[in-house]
Amino acid sequence: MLEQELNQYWKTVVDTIQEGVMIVTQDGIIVSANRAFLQLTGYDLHELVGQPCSRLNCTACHLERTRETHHWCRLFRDGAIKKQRCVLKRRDGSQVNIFKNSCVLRDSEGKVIGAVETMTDITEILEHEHKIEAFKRELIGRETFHGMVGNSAAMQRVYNLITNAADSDAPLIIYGESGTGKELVAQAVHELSPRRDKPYIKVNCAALNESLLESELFGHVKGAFTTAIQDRKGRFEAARGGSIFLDEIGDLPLTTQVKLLRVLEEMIIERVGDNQPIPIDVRIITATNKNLREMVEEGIFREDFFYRINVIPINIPPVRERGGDITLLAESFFTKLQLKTGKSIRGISPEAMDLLVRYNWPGNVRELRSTFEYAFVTCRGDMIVPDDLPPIILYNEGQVEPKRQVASVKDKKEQQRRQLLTALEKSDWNRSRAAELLGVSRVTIWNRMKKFGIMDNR
Ligand SMILES: Nc1ncnc2c1ncn2[C@@H]1O[C@H](COP(=O)(O)OP(=O)(O)OP(=O)(O)O)[C@@H](O)[C@H]1O
Repeated sequence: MLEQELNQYWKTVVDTIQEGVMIVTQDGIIVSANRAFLQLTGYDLHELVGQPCSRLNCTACHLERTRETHHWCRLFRDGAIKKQRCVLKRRDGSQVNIFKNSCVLRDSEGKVIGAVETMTDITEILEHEHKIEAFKRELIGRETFHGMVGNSAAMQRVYNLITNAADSDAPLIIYGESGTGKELVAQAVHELSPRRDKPYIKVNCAALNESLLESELFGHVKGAFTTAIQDRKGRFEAARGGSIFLDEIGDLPLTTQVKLLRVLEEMIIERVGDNQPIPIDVRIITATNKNLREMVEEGIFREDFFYRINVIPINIPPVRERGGDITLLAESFFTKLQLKTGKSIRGISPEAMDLLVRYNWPGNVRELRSTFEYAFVTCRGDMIVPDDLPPIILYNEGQVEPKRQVASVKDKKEQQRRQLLTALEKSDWNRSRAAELLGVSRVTIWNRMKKFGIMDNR
C-alpha cells in the first residue's frame, strides 16, 4: 500500500473516532484537528489551523501559564499529560467539560516537533455524577432520624422512645456502650422538645475533678477559691429554659451526686461560695456506659440519686445487635467520605462488606466511622476490598466481648474498697456519715469494712 493511501486511511480513522484529536506545533500552533474535535469546539478547521491553542482557553493550561516560574506549557515540559480534567471555551463562548490526554511528538532523531491531544466530552458523565450524588444525599437524609442512621427494629424502638419522651420534662437517662450514639440521642430529645429554641448544654462529668465540676455546674462567686477572680455563671444557669446533658454520669463523684440530688429535687442551685438560691429551669438528660443499677448494689453509686435520674431510661443497643443497620451505616459513612474526599472509589466489595457484618464492633458506630476513614486512606483501587480494612477486622480478632462486659470482678471489688475508704476518710471515720455519703445503711458499711479487712485506725 502506498504511503499516501495509508495516510488517507488514517485520516478516515481519525475522523471516525468519537474523541476529539488535535495536533499542535512545539509553539502551540494548531496544525490539524479531527471531525469530533471540531464538533466539540464548534469551530471550522480553517478557523483553527494556524491559530495558537490558547484560543481554546483550556482552564488547566491557563492555570499553568499564570504560574510565572513554570514553562509556558506543562505538556512540553513533562512530555505527557494523562487524564486531565478541564474546561474548554467553545466558539460560541459556552463551556465544555473535557477529559484530555496529551503526548509530545518527536521526529526520527527524537527531537520534539509538536504534540497531540485527545479530548473526551464528559458533560453527560458529570450530569450523571451530580444526579447520583444528589440521590445519595437524599438517601442518607431519608434513612436517618436526627442524624442517626439505622432502621432496625431495635433502633425504631429507640426513635419511638425519643419522640415520646421529648414532650415531657422528666429526667431522661441514656444507657449504651461507648460509641453507640448516646450524644446524638440527647441532642434529638432536645431538638424534638418544646425547649428546642433554648440552649442545649453538654457537660462531661468524667473530664473534670470534683471541685472543678461543682463550679462548672453551679458557678461560683468571686473569692470562693483562690482562682475565682470574678463571679461566674455555671452550666445550669447557662442552660436556662433549655436542656443540660450530663454525659458519663456514672463517673460523678459521690459528694457531687448528693449536691445534684438536692438540685433535682428543689430545682434550685447555689453558686460555689454563696448561699443565695437561684431557681433553675432545665431538662436533665444524663448518659452512661456503666451499669448504674449494679453500681448501686455495689455501693459505689447513690441509690436515691439513681432513682431520681432514672425516670425515663433509653437503652441504645450495641451495633452488633442492630441487624441490617451495619450495612446501612457502612454505606452512609462510605458515601459521606466519598463526597468529602472526592476519591473515585466506586463502592464496598461484597467480601469487605461480609467482614464488616461479621465483626462484633466493640467500639460501635464510632469504630465503624474510623474504619471507613482508615479504608479511604488505604484504598488504592476503585473498590474497598478486605485488604483495605484494619487488621482487627480483616483477621476478625475482634470477636471478644466488649471491654465493659469483661471488666473483672476483681476491678469492681477494688473500686468498691476504694470508695469505702474515701467515704470513711471524708467522714472522719464516722460510719453513719460514711453511710449517708454512699447512700447505704450503717450495717452495710460495717459489713463492707469487715469484708475488706478495713480497721478504724485513727
Ligand atoms: N446511628 C448513628 N448514625 C450515624 N452516626 C452515628 C450513629 N450513632 C453514633 N454515630 C456517630 O458515632 C460517633 C459516636 O457517637 P456518640 O459520641 O454519640 O457516642 P456515645 O455513645 O456518646 O459515646 P461515648 O460513650 O464514648 O461518649 C459520633 O461521631 C456520632 O456522630
